[in-house]
Amino acid sequence: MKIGIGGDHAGFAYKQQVKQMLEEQGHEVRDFGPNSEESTDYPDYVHPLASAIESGEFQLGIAICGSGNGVCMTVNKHQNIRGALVWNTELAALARQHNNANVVCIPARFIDLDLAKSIVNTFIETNFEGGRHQRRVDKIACQ
Ligand SMILES: O=C(CO)[C@H](O)[C@H](O)[C@H](O)COP(=O)(O)O
Repeated sequence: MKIGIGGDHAGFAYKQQVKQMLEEQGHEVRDFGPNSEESTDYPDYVHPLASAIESGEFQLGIAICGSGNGVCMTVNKHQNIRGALVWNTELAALARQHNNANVVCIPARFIDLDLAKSIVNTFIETNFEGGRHQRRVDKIACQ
């Protein structure tokens, strides 16, 4: 799968670990940054990530900051992005099954790394259920 990943300084360490895990699994991963733990601004990295998913270049995205809120607000400014703030694996599965989320937003300062990895794995392995959920997802976009 082609996956984009990005965030900010607070998510940097988790981003590096998640990227390595995904590459070891054989996924094609593009890192939209940042490239260090130096204090930075998540929209600078996460808007390009969202645009690349909207364009179809990447199938799914992973956005990691301290609380997950900043990156989630940013990606959801994009018309065809459905970003979900997720802090356990059940929510990761539901975000895919019911909401067809295409970006998972992870709060690095509030969950441990193993859980973050499990969330990512659940997110990318779970399919949208369609049906009644498709009707609802279709109604999310502003007319
Ligand atoms: O944007 C956020 C909050 O919604 C993220 O959690 C950031 O990572 C956080 O605000 C960064 O905070 P810092 O004090 O500048 O490290």
